[in-house]
Amino acid sequence: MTHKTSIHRLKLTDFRNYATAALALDGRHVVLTGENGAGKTNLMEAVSFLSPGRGLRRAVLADVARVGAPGGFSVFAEVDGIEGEVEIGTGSEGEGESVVRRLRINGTPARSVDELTDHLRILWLTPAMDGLFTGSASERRRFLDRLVLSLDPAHGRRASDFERAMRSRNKLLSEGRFDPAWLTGIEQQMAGLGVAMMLARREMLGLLAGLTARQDDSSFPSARLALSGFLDEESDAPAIEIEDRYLAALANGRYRDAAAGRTLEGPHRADLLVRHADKDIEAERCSTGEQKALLVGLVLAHARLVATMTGHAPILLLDEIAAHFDEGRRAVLFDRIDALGGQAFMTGTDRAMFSALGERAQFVTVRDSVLSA
Ligand SMILES: Nc1ncnc2c1ncn2[C@@H]1O[C@H](COP(=O)(O)OP(=O)(O)OP(=O)(O)O)[C@@H](O)[C@H]1O
Repeated sequence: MTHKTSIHRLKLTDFRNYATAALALDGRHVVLTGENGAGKTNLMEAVSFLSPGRGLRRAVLADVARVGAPGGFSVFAEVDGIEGEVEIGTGSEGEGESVVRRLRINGTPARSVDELTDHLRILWLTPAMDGLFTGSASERRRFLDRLVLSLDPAHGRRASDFERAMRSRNKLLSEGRFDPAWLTGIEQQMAGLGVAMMLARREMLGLLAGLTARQDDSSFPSARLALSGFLDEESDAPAIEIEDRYLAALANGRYRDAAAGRTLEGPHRADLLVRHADKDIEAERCSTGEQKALLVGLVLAHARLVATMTGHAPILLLDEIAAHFDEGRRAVLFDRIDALGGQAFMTGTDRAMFSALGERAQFVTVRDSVLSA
């Protein structure tokens, strides 16, 4: 049985175009409609700050505070969360380079933003992700890592520790300091972290494949997912052996990497390969509408996975989700979102696009930075 997590009160201060705004929600899905530039995406971005990271725009904190505001921004929410009712307050403090994120849970400062995942999981799909299949490998990698992170909060720490170790190796090599003991120490760290990252990504793909294989409607086609670009041939070997092989590759690649000015082999070079399962063609060769449907199918499958693994349906932020689809497909989409059992926030310029949701959603109008339910 999946429990619902939902936000029932939201208060923003100096967040983007909002000086102050408050919204009382009744637990249903939330449809935000309003003209272009009204502040719909900003409101969803505020919700996305109730999860670790930089929010759905991957923003620099200093850009989020309202232009002209004297200090930072704040987002306050009352949430019916994984561990019951909780009050979450987050925001920014400081100026210029030294802006930092603050988080309070039930009024007490949190040790780390990762604590947010004890209370709720938030997933999103934005128009900026439309070019995922045709864009760069680094965007797909980031997308995959976010999928992994939602179930394995330690993945972010592993990735940043790997980055740090790799930077120090690159620096030593670029300075011509081929000290074997020093390099081996760093490379051991990289091998442990890099292989753990690869295995966590692979595990996520395995879990998703199990779910999408059982998907039963054709409106949102299944994707077949694979990893490539890092230790591809090492699929069934024990982790320790894979680690040894990567360690040897790093040691053997020192002069090559020094000449290239970067580390040529590692989890930072992996790519997520996506195919339209029924048509058996690469996602990048699908039509725009098919690509959007594949992406929606993927995000919904992931949401289902998070609900199954945690026992709590995640909160979904779906920016301009309805625009690409015809009426029939929209109705199927809303049914599938609803069947997940969580609370979804959706935006659009036209309220009529969401009529198939009927009583399942609360409609909120955004006009001139004012919210009215
Ligand atoms: N830090 C900021 N301070 C003040 N205003 C900002 C800030 N950042 C963005 N804005 C403004 O917020 C407004 C609303 O942006 P938002 O992306 O939420 O619009 P939207 O309703 O989603 O529009 P669309 O339908 O076009 O996607 C924009 O006019 C933007 O210039």
